[in-house]
Amino acid sequence: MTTPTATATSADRSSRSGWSQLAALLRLGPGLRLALPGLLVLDLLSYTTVLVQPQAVKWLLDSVSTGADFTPALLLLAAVSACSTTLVVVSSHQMGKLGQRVVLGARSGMIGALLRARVTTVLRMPVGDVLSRVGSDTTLLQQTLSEALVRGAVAPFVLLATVVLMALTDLTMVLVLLAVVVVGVGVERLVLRGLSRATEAGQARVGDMLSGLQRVLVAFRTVKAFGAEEREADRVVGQAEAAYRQAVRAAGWKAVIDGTGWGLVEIMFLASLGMGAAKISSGEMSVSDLVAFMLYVTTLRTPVAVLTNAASAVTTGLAALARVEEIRTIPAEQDDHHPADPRPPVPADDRTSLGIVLDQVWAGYGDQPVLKGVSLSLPRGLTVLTGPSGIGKTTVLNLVERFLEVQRGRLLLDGVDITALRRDELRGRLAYVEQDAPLLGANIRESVRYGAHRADDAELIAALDSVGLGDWVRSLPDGLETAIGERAVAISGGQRQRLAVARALLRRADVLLLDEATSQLDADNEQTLLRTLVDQSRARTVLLVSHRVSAAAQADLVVLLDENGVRAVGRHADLLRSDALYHRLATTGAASPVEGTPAHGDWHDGEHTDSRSSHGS
Ligand SMILES: Nc1ncnc2c1ncn2[C@@H]1O[C@H](COP(=O)(O)OP(=O)(O)OP(=O)(O)O)[C@@H](O)[C@H]1O
Repeated sequence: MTTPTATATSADRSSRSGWSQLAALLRLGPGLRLALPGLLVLDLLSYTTVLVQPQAVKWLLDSVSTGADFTPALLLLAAVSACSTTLVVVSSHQMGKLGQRVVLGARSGMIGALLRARVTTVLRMPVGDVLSRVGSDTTLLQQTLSEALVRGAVAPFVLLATVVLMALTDLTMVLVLLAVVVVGVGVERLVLRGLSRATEAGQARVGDMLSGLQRVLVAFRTVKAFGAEEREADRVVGQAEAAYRQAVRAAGWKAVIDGTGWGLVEIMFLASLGMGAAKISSGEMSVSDLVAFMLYVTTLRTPVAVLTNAASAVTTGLAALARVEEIRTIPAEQDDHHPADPRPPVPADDRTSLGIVLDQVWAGYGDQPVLKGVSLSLPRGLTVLTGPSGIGKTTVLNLVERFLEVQRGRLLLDGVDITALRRDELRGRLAYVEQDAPLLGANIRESVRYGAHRADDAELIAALDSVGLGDWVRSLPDGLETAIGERAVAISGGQRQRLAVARALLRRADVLLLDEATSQLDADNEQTLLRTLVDQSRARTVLLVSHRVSAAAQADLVVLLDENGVRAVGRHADLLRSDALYHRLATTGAASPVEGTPAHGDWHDGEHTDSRSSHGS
């Protein structure tokens, strides 16, 4: 994502590849390339009618001065006015519609790219900045399209036609005016670069501010609990002020550009009037010719203003487009997949044990390896994966889900290398409960059915019963319809965790992956959930990442990871006897529900902490 240092670079890039970016803009709206020529013609027509006006006025004045009937000239003027008004209304509406198509095209492209991108890519992005790009940068594109692509494309023709018509009246006056225009355009080019930088920096600061605000809103309780309201408010307001400063800088550059355009026309008006008056007094020009000429100068105001605005709109739009394109062009997951392992999948009759196998797996984030040649067999049944914090337990789940790619080695699911499976096929066979157990959906029914849309209410209730939430849901006045709030604030952490597990169970997947899924449960609820997992594990592979002894005690297999990889594999009771570290970790806890083992102890960084105070539900 764009950093302050990257901003200038990006601005340079946008000005260098302006045309290709404009072409990218044209690809954004649905049917834009087809609609654009029609709009150009409409805009050209509306200008053309305006160009007829000075000639009609001259005709009228000449008719008056020669005593002829001026009604036809007046009627022509009325017709021209009616035509131009209608054309302005129609083209303005069409332009607005087309602009909105660009916004829609950009937004859908970005939303699609974000959702198809790799997990590791998207999780690194500051959320507020992404929202700012989707919400506000896209609206700047609309202006670029109408100001630059349509009006800006038509304006040079109008300018040329006006100048030709003026030249037919008086060539010397036109040449003087053109010299004024050349100076003005030169000044404008100088300030456009400043506008571009200020605009892009301003949009980036808005992104920072939204990211800062989002961070505070997500951790709102923590902010309050630490009495950090003022500090956080100052920080976010500071970011808002930084955005304001950049916006003011941009407004300054824009004012210079607007002023140059406006001043240019004023100078042209005064120069024409002065030269015209001199020519009339010397008899070189008639009054009606000067009036027509002055009307053309007035007409020139519009294309000159359009070109001035177009220049700043293109600059602003390209800065926004660069930020939009950064998101729209994020590679999709399937574009960056590792080629399938050249080694053939294990033949079906060799699949002595179904489940997950890590074969000499190397994996990590960036250049930092986390798993270094780990080999591990996770057969059908309940396996608890444990070990110190930050050792790579979640990384194993990330690899199974292919949120992260295996760098070396192989990961097999039921004997087949997972890279040989399509991602949707692979994920269709997995059910996953991530560490924070986020819920999606407005009410309980929507949230639990998220991964199994065809499940009926009876199946839903059965899944809720199996995680110990059935009675609670039945006791609610609105039952499954009960709203849980956008961030599931209306329920406890433990309820949220169990709803997430129920959602995973409903998928009836081959493999259940659970990351600390019991961390917020009290002893009774944890036992209910563990019984369900044991039950589930008879027909599938259940891999539970957990620091809890109570979970390990129920597992068919416990895998202990340490900094060297897999430290020990076995049943809980055997590991207690055979592995000194495991024994130490397990026996420093409180009394155990299982004979000879402690209960509800959490292992964190090699230490055991009593978790009976964890939030129950
Ligand atoms: N997206 C990421 N980008 C960079 N590094 C990461 C990323 N996710 C995890 N890591 C690093 O990889 C290592 C392993 O992390 P992982 O989440 O797998 O640990 P864990 O054993 O599940 O820890 P915990 O028990 O605290 O959840 C850690 O050092 C962590 O900082």
